[in-house]
Amino acid sequence: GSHLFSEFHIKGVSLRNRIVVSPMCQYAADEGVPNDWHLVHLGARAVGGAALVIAEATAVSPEGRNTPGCTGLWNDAQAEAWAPIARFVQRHGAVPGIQLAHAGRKASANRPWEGDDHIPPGDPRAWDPLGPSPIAYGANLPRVPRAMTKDDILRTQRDFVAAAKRALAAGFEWLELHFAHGYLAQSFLSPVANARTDDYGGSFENRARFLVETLSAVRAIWPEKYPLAIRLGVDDFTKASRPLEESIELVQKLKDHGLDLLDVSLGFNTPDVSGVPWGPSFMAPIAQRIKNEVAIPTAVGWLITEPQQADDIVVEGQADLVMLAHKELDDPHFPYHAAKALGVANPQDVLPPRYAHALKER
Ligand SMILES: CC(=O)[C@H]1CCCN(Cc2ccccc2)C1
Repeated sequence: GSHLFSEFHIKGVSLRNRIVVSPMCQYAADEGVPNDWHLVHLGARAVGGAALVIAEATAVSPEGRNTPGCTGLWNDAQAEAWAPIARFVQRHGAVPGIQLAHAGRKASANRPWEGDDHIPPGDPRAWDPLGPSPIAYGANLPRVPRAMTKDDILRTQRDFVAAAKRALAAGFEWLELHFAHGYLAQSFLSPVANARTDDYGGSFENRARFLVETLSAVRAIWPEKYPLAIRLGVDDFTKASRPLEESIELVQKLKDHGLDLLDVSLGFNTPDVSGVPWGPSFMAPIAQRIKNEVAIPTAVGWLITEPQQADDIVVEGQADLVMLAHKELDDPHFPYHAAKALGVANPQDVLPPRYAHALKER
């Protein structure tokens, strides 16, 4: 059966194994333009043997960035700067992917090591966060967002479509829309963040509308041969959160609108994370439930650090792909080390020939 080092075929794309470099913000861009940092950061992990390397949450508009250092695909100069990065990843055997994002009411913040908090409104680096309603996230991100008008919603959906077209032009072959972590799309779905009284708020259908419309609009222009995924916060693990059942209903609806794979994550719509059942692979059982009930391929991350852990998730059918973030920062050659740990024959062949030859066990 499937295991960590079995291939995975989805739409017109083949992954050499089940190890994915999860999108990780680098906060290293100027005006959203990626640079040598992003080339080396992402390139090294393609060389290290991952099957899919997904570039960080990349904003579809300037105000959609988390911080001033985040990347973008809101203009052609950014798309041109992404092209050599996508090409290098592809040339070294990994599928180049990118996550398109809008941070919503969490936008206009400092980098994590520089405060991880909203930049004060008077600061020239700050901008006005947008959201479904004038309801602040709270804690380190207390600014009250401007409630989006219907025009703001339509513009933002067009921004997602335009950014997806630029991602295609830049050479990306895998697209993930960021519908998780309390950012814009997730906040439309959440009753604690969305108090709208128009057709984007209230009922489940209305709260899901922004997500369904945006996915459908991107699907219409994203080639059928390339996978279109979303990262969705399927639970907040709080009393006020929507139950997992509602999220499963949403995934079914999104599948009907062309979703190819679900990357399972958390909602993070409130600072209260006391109910989150943290632990190794803690989201894997939830991914399995969605995979089975919706019959859709899934990817899952969160606290996956050991080869056996990653292999178990695939062998047990909990998810098709394993998303590694911090572990890939700790060890860009994790796929090679995991191949050795799991007893894969010729583990060095996970790496490019020029490395493999040198590392072949004498
Ligand atoms: C853009 C994104 O999803 C990143 C931003 C940096 C922190 N990442 C991980 C994280 C998610 C939710 C709460 C705390 C930490 C998520």
